[in-house]
Amino acid sequence: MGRFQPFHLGHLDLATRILDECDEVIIAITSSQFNYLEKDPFTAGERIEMIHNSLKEASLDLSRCFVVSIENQFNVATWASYLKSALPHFDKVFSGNNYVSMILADSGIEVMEPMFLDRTLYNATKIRSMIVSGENWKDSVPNAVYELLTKINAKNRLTVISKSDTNPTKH
Ligand SMILES: Nc1ncnc2c1ncn2[C@@H]1O[C@H](COP(=O)(O)OP(=O)(O)OP(=O)(O)O)[C@@H](O)[C@H]1O
Ligand SMILES: NC(=O)c1ccc[n+]([C@@H]2O[C@H](COP(=O)(O)O)[C@@H](O)[C@H]2O)c1
Repeated sequence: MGRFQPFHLGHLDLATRILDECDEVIIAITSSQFNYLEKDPFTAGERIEMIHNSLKEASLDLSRCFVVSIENQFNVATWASYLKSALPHFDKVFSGNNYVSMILADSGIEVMEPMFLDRTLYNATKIRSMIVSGENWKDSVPNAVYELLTKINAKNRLTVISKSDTNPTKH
């Protein structure tokens, strides 16, 4: 699970490795209600499209993959039980986020720490900043993500968000 803002090659590598050892993978897009914000620029629909197209392009078996979106919950302590009702049945969660691991483990959910593919290269914060600065970010994401982000003019969106006075993350 994660925000996937945007989905990058580290995420694709993790999904591929999970499918190697598990029957199915559920890719849960968290913070799905957030968009047009600095840390969350893309809509849930755009993220579903990025992920679906990337899995298809990588020839992963789509009949073993779910892509679902999850809105954040006001009550953090009951988030884990909400996940159980909102997601198809799952046996364990892969997350590299200590806060998430603590909340889920406290509710009895097994959490696995993923093996990170070169995090200095493959991390969404860095990719968002490279899109704005005009550095080469094409090689950090699946081609399907590059095409979608180019089509929706992600560079303009991220640039306008970063300069906007109405950006709530600036207040
Ligand atoms: N390079 C990577 N290799 C493997 N897994 C990764 C990598 N980067 C992130 N993940 C995992 O993917 C999931 C979703 O991560 P997330 O969307 O927060 O990515 P991120 O690149 O860390 O994003 P951001 O920089 O915006 O916080 C998390 O469980 C995280 O541990
Ligand atoms: N109460 C909640 O809805 C709740 C609690 C903990 C984490 N989350 C979300 O889980 C995600 C975890 O972040 P990473 O993308 O770093 O794995 C974030 O989107 C975060 O907002 C939501």
